[in-house]
This record gives sequence, structure tokens and C-alpha cells, in this order.
Amino acid sequence: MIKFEHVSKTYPNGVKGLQDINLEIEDGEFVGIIGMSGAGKSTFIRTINRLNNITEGKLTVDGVEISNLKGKALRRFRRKVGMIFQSYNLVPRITVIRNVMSSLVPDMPLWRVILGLFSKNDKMRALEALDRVSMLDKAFVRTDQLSGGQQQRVSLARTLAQNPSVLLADEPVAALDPVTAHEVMDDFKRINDELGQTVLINIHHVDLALDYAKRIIGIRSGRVVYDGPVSGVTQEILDNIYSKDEAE
Ligand SMILES: Nc1ncnc2c1ncn2[C@@H]1O[C@H](COP(=O)(O)OP(=O)(O)OP(=O)(O)O)[C@@H](O)[C@H]1O
Repeated sequence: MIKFEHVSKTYPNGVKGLQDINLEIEDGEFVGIIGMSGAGKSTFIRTINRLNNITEGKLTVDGVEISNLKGKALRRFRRKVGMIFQSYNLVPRITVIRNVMSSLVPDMPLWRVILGLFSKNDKMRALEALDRVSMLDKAFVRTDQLSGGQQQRVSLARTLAQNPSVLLADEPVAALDPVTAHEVMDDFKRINDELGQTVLINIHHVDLALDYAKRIIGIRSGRVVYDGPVSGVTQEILDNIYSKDEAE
């Protein structure tokens, strides 16, 4: 379970990214985070795996207060909480399978990753993860030969191979055409249904969020202004999430 208790994040320049967030996310939930550009969606997601440090409050994942994690414990924690980015973050000039296997060896020197010194077990795990996102046939293709949607699936497979219990995705389909965006969202849904991993997705497109998520968190100016089931999201609630604060 992920638990926010009075969590705030103020950036060093004084911008308040998050303000007094209080909520719980149970294991296996599928949550869509929506809000205007600059509302704090990325900040919210990134606090969960400590890409952003919170400045106030308490954030616990499975009972562990993550602000206290350091070194090896932090690296281990980050494997449990996988992250997928809009820009895929893959190494373009190596094969798909090597990209996926790179997630298995966070403690290995980069040169070993580049040279591909992986065990048979690593290869099997990577192939299984690629199979989950229907990319098995591309395992030995050079990554930069794939389309954007295919690269995002590889990125998802790379995260899956590390067997996380939580998947965080920061605008994973923002760069994709609508058809491909649906395909990638279908992957997230299948993974959530079949593997029971918690999925939290920041999403620009409200329609996609409402189609796929079960719970919606609406953020405006760093504050949660809606938190509830998709069925409870009315036009009035959307207008509120997508309105500017008077102070702005
Ligand atoms: N590193 C940073 N330093 C200072 N301010 C930041 C930093 N990162 C984000 N912010 C500010 O924090 C606020 C929230 O930004 P955030 O990126 O979380 O919003 P977002 O909802 O994800 O927006 P978008 O949809 O455009 O990515 C914005 O005002 C932004 O300018």
C-alpha cells in the first residue's frame, strides 16, 4: 500500500509542487492521475519512487517510510516500484532484449551490460516480459528500428522484467498516435488484471484515463481536488480539475 500523509513538495525555487496530499492506494489498483499542465502530476508520481524528495509529511510504501531509504535499500526499493517515461529511455543502438535485461542488473557495471554478459535465467525473464507485451518477435531487433509504440512496449517490458509490485508511468502515451496509445494502455490494463500490479498513470488525455483507470485522482495547483471512482467523474468535476486557481 502507498500512503500519503500530509505530503507536500516545495521545489528549491519556492514553487509548491504538491500541497498537503492525504490518500492511500491499495495493492492492485489502477489509478489515472489527471490535471492541467503544471498541476503537479509528475511531481506526485515521482515522489513515490523518490525521484523527487518530499519536503513535508510522510510517504510510506508497504509500511516503509521512503524518505529514510538510502544506498542499497533505495536501489532495491526502486526495483519494486518500476517507472515508465514518455520518452522510453532505451539505449537505441542495442537489441531489444539487451535493453530489457539491463533492468535486471542495476548493480552491474555498465560495460558488462553493454557487452551483454547475462545469464540464461536473465534472458528467460526478459523474453517472458517481452511476451507479456506481444514483443517477443522483436527481441533480437535493434531498438532504434522500432516504432514509438513498440519502443514504449519494450520500455514496459524492461520494467516488468524487474518484477515490480508498483508501476508508475509518467505520460506513457503522450507521444503516440491514438490507436497506438490504446494498444499501450491495453498492455497496462492486461498487466494490472493478470499480474495484479498496482498501476499509477499520469495522463494528459482525459478520455483515456476514464476508459482505463478504475480510480481517478484529479490534481490542481498541487492539491488533490478529486479522488474517487471513474463512475463519479462528472463534467462539473472535470471543469473543476481543469480550471485555474484564482490565485494564479
Ligand atoms: N525541478 C523543478 N524545479 C522547480 N519547479 C518545478 C520543478 N519541476 C516541476 N516544477 C514546477 O512544479 C509544478 C508542477 O510540475 P509538474 O511537472 O509536476 O506538473 P505536471 O502536472 O506533471 O505538468 P505536465 O503535464 O506539463 O508535465 C509546476 O509549476 C512546475 O513548473
